[in-house]
Amino acid sequence: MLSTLVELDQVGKSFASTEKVLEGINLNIKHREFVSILGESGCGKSTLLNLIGGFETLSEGDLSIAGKPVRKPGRQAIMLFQHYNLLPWRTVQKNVELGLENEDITAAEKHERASGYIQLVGLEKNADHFPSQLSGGMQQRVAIARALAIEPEIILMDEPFAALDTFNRYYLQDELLRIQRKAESTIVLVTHDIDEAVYLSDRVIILEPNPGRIKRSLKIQLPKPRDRSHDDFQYFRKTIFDSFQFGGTENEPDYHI
Ligand SMILES: Nc1ncnc2c1ncn2[C@@H]1O[C@H](COP(=O)(O)OP(=O)(O)OP(=O)(O)O)[C@@H](O)[C@H]1O
Repeated sequence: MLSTLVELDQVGKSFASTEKVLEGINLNIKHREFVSILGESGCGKSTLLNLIGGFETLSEGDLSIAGKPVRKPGRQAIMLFQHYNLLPWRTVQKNVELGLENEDITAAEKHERASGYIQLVGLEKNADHFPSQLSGGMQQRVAIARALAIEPEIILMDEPFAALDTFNRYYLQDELLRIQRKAESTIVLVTHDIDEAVYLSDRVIILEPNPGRIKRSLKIQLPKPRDRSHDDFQYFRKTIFDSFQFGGTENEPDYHI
């Protein structure tokens, strides 16, 4: 039985300039769980991720990671974006070491730890390359290695593969599952892609808007790696799609929201 890592209890968020963005969010995330958050644009997905990361402050409720209240950004949670935010003048090795700058370890230890994670994401042959010499998918793997090197409790991902073409996206989804298994990471992913959510997640959280609340929490107990063409996979895709209640169209849905 996996233990709870992240606990959100009646979490709410308002910005000075807006109505309530999130209300009454109750969510527990377990160690090594892969949770995706889906919901229409503006329903508060990124805000929820930012709260978990400590980048925004709570307006209501409680939020803790590993039993400690989250009040500011820190090593407990690292955010990965669609834009990789690599420094172009630093090599892969030096970009991964960047996350370790505030750690109280020697230069040799930094190098060693970074090298280990570069190897984990399969880029050991590219350690001396600069970001401009890498494909988008490879750059995202560097960003993943940099996040892993910090050894956070949880990795938060805000549409990390949205800028990639389908082939690279599928490849990186597989890589992410492999890396997650090896590094035993806990991941929360915001995505607009229902297929991606079903492929990767142990649980899918569907938010509804105005204010953002949890509409549905769906466990996906299919073994990984998953077969996108399997009936079980299609069942979950359809269940999620139906919960958005789009309806009213004869067109084949593309399962993006
Ligand atoms: N810093 C902020 N100040 C004021 N309003 C904000 C801020 N951040 C987000 N909002 C508002 O909160 C609401 C939810 O935004 P958020 O980015 O969390 O939604 P989202 O579901 O991630 O949207 P999308 O799918 O389009 O990225 C929006 O109305 C947005 O304008």
